[in-house]
Amino acid sequence: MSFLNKYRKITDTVILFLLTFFFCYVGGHLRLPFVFSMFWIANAVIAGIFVRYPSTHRPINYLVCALAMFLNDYLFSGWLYSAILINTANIIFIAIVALGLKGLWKHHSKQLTPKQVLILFPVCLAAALASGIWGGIVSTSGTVASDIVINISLWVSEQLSTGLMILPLILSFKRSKKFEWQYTSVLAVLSVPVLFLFASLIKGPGSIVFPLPILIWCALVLPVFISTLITFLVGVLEIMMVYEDIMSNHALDSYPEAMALVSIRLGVAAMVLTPFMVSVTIDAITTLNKQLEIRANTDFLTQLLSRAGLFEKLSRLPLKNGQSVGMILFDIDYFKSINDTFGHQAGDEVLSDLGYLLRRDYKKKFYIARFGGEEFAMIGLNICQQALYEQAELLRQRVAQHEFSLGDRSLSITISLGLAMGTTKSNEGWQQLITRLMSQSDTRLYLSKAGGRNQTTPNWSEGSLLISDQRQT
Ligand SMILES: Nc1nc2c(ncn2[C@@H]2O[C@H](COP(=O)(O)OP(=O)(O)OP(=O)(O)O)[C@@H](O)[C@H]2O)c(=O)[nH]1
Repeated sequence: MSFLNKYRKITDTVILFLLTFFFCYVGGHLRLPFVFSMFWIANAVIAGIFVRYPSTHRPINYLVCALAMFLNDYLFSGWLYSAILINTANIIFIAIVALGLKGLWKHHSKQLTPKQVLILFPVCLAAALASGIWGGIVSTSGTVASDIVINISLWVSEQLSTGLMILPLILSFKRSKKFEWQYTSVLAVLSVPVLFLFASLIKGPGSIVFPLPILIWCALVLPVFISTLITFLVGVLEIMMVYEDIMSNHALDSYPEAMALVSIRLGVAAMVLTPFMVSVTIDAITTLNKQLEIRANTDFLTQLLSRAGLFEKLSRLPLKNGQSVGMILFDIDYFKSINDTFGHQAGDEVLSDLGYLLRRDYKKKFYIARFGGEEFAMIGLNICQQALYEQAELLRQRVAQHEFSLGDRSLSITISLGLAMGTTKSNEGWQQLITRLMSQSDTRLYLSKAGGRNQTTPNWSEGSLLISDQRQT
């Protein structure tokens, strides 16, 4: 929610006032035959905003939200003194959630963690109990104990279920990463109404958990926010369907039966957290796997591919028969003397700077890897001999002209290169092809070194024939 900007505090306060007023208005119009609302979402929404955008969590905003609640009750229900007492319960809920989750849900982090989800339940329960006990007592007109118990139960169950449905939605909003719809994700979403149809046909107490497997499926294949949104809609629909007698046969509009509504709400509250937990856990595992993969396949110093990373990357590409593949293998000349003269740290800086140069100028045309020490390999696909040679020569000249900065001084280096061209053969995979090209380019690299360094030696003769391929045939 970019409109909640920490530099625009007055605007934020106005927005919070309007949001509170709006959601109280909606809640007020969802009142059951008895005094309570079917869904009172204002508290969870405001608490969620306070947690998600900590700059809005200020005493003045509590006051403004309370004012909006009071004004709504005064205007639409004609309450005055009782509005102050009842809305204190709402502020209690908001305060406990906001303080209980404070600092645990970072605004900028894209990643939610299972620990954050675990803390959500006890905090919501504490907030619902505290606000429900207060709200249940002050909203009971007589002193009949059973009325107070029912009112407290209705209040607690409503706040708990609404809190557990709304808070995940706000807390996961705009955190989703890049996502592409696949047929499994579409199928999962389409299965939700089918399950509802099934539940409305079978009915009975068990029908409330019918959607759970589908919600878990959604949690596995959809981004956290979308899966949470579906869970929220399912939870709301279930409560509505039970209330409207579509899913169960309770007459919920009289007092004793109201406990059935309490039961359904608690059931929904217990159910909605499971898909959220699955979704966040899967998301965290996927992110961790990606990070591990990047670490395993990337050379830390140069930010180029590691040798394993190069094979991994190539192995994902289809290898067509007869495709031409070129390899540039090169090595920094007299690198040991750089380490000996300027220190190992200076050597590292040269390698890192070289990595930057390679990524900047050659990443689009080649797969570039640091093979170890000061040796690098570049693989070009569908490239001809001449282009490979030109690119290698250009690289050699660029490196020779580049000034590698070492603190307040600079240094020039040269590289020696060995080139190999090959065509893919049937029954040969990337592993064999690269190994073949490596051994050929390594021999040429050795020739470049022996020939005086700072030069390029290809594995073909002037007449453009592939020397090694010729030898093999
Ligand atoms: N700073 C630094 N040095 C490294 C790293 N990896 C390998 N080296 C050093 O690179 C040097 C390579 O030395 P040599 O194999 O003798 O090659 P050279 O001095 O470049 O000589 P020629 O290749 O024959 O031109 C060794 O001193 C290694 O310690 C690294 O990650 N950082």
